[in-house]
Amino acid sequence: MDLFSSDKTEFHLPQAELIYIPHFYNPLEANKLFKKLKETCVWQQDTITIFGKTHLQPRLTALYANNEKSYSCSNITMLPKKFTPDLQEMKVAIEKVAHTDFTSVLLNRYRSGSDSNGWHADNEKELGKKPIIASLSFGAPRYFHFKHRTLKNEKHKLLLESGSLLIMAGQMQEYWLHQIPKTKKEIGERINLTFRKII
Ligand SMILES: O=C(O)CCC(=O)C(=O)O
Ligand SMILES: [Fe+2]
Repeated sequence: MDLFSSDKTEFHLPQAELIYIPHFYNPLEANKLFKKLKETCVWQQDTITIFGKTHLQPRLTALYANNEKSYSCSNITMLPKKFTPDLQEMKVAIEKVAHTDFTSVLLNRYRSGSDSNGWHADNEKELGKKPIIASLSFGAPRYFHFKHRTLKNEKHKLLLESGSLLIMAGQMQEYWLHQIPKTKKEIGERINLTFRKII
């Protein structure tokens, strides 16, 4: 890795560990991976039921894993496909900087500024206590909002650029919520990958 790609910011937050590496992949690599993922992943759009009303999820998703365990989040149960060689290569590279191993990757594809991901924490039981989640972004930059559940002054945002890696660790999923809000800006597509250990 060159000096440029090892640039990183560690955020000092109460009850969370958050590290941002803006250039985990350089723009050329990021662009190539974005196109490949968009074309080769098996994308689905699930329906969600909120207060008895059924809606299409405001984004496309895909799940890959090295086991057969299903994963349930936002009332949707997803069955994984086997890791592709590209996803496996990214997983190995990220495991080295995150100092952990992952079993699964959940992909979210935001087709435009009107696709989004509402306030939530990745606190499903099968992720265990203090999960380490590594979030890789490609394509249009989008704001990642995060706020503490009880400390009302702790509300922040971070622009996730193409090729960047964000590592969430410590008690972040217990004490904080995060979201990708909609934007009215005319922006292109974005693909995000969250590497997780599902046990
Ligand atoms: O798209 C992102 O950056 C976040 C995705 C996310 O929070 C999730 O999949 O749980
Ligand atoms: Fe999340």
